[in-house]
Amino acid sequence: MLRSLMLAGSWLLLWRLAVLMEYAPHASIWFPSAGLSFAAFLILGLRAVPIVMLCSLIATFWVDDLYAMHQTWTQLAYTGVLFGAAHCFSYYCGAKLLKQLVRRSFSDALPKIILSFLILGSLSALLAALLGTQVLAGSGLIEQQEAASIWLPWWIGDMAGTIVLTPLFIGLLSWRYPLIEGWLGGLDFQQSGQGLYGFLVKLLISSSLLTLTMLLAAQFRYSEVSFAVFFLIIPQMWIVYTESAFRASLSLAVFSTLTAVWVASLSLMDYALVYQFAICVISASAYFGLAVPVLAAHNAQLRELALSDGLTKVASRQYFFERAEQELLRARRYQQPISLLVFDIDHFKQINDQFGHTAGDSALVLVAEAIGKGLRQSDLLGRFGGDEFLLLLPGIDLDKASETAERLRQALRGVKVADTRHFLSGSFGVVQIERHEDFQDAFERADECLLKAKKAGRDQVFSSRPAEQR
Ligand SMILES: Nc1nc2c(ncn2[C@@H]2O[C@H](COP(=O)(O)OP(=O)(O)OP(=O)(O)O)[C@@H](O)[C@H]2O)c(=O)[nH]1
Repeated sequence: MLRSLMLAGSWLLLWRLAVLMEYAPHASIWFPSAGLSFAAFLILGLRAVPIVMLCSLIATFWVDDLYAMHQTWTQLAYTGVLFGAAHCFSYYCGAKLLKQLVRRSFSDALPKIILSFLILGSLSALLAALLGTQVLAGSGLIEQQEAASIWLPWWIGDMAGTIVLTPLFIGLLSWRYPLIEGWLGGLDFQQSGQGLYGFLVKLLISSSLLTLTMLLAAQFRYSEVSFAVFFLIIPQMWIVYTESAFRASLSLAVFSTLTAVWVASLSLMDYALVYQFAICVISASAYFGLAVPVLAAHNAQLRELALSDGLTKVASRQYFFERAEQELLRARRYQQPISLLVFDIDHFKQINDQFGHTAGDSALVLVAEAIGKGLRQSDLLGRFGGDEFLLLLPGIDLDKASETAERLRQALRGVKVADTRHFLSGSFGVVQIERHEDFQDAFERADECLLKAKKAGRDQVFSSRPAEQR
């Protein structure tokens, strides 16, 4: 009940603020209540209808009072219900469609979600403006001719309110209504508590620059000067790329409110359309900008998945082979030796059979950790698959590589299967990659050595000299 009252109170407060900033009857620079209705339908669905209907009814009575129209109570109640129905229908339909689209998308489809939001938000505002003006004309509150002239500024005002403010209201409502589902498409609208001072400084810089451009427009009164407001996309994008989604939408709200306040107080009504378009274009670009950090994080995650083995976190087989080719070229260019180790845990099947696959998995992780500890920065450890690992040693010749393999074989003997008394051992095949040998051939040679080590009783190192040294 308290939440509904707060929602209704905010809707009416924002509506009154918009009326204060009207540049023509029924045409405000931006109409924040439209953004609140859209956000409320997105989050609460049909449950928001009674609240928005009540607000529309009160607003109709208020309009009569503000414009001194002196309609009867029954006439106003009738108009209010029709106006409310038109408003609810327009924004509910848009919100319902958007929600369905968002639910069907994945988080990497964020630009598509933002585009859908911009299109559906604008279309809902258009429908609300067309139906709203017809309701007012039909009930005699305005002339039919007036309806034909005000639907466009009404639409742009509603559109600015919707596309600029809906994300902020989603953020605020999802804080008040925490049980909403996670359908925000990867965007985190929760309020961030970090670096508030830095954010306030950015907000101050952006607001000061806006104030400066508005004062210049008021001073010179050329339409060319009013277009300078479009440059303010730069501080807004700075905030979008460096702050949370919630703060970015808060900054857009401050930007649009301040623009509306300056237009009204500096009597810049002649350029109202320029400012309305600036608000819409800057907000639309900023919301697309919000997708960039989300996409970058998603790409980093995919890259991580492709480069490393999911279980042991060492290089994946594909990445190991790619890097090995590059290292081979580098070693040849600088005439440096390069060696390859292939090793496999002994009787790993028994570990799985005896202690279970989870114990087997954790043994693989322990092996990767134990081997990884004794390596240099330039060495590359990878998992070929199953219990077989690969180790590339740039700058290392066969003798040193065999010594390393021996050291690692002993390190492996100290690894115990978790919660058991079973110690591991491994067999190693070592080769130095020959000058004219390709990586695949070197790998097969190393694998043959490993096989020999297994046949010779396991827990051993077998190596193969380059042909030219034999
Ligand atoms: N727990 C676990 N087991 C795996 C994984 N990948 C493969 N395995 C199992 O590892 C075992 C590998 O066995 P092999 O290498 O063929 O044979 P082994 O028992 O190690 O015997 P040798 O290599 O001859 O000493 C198989 O039983 C596979 O099912 C994994 O990711 N996790």
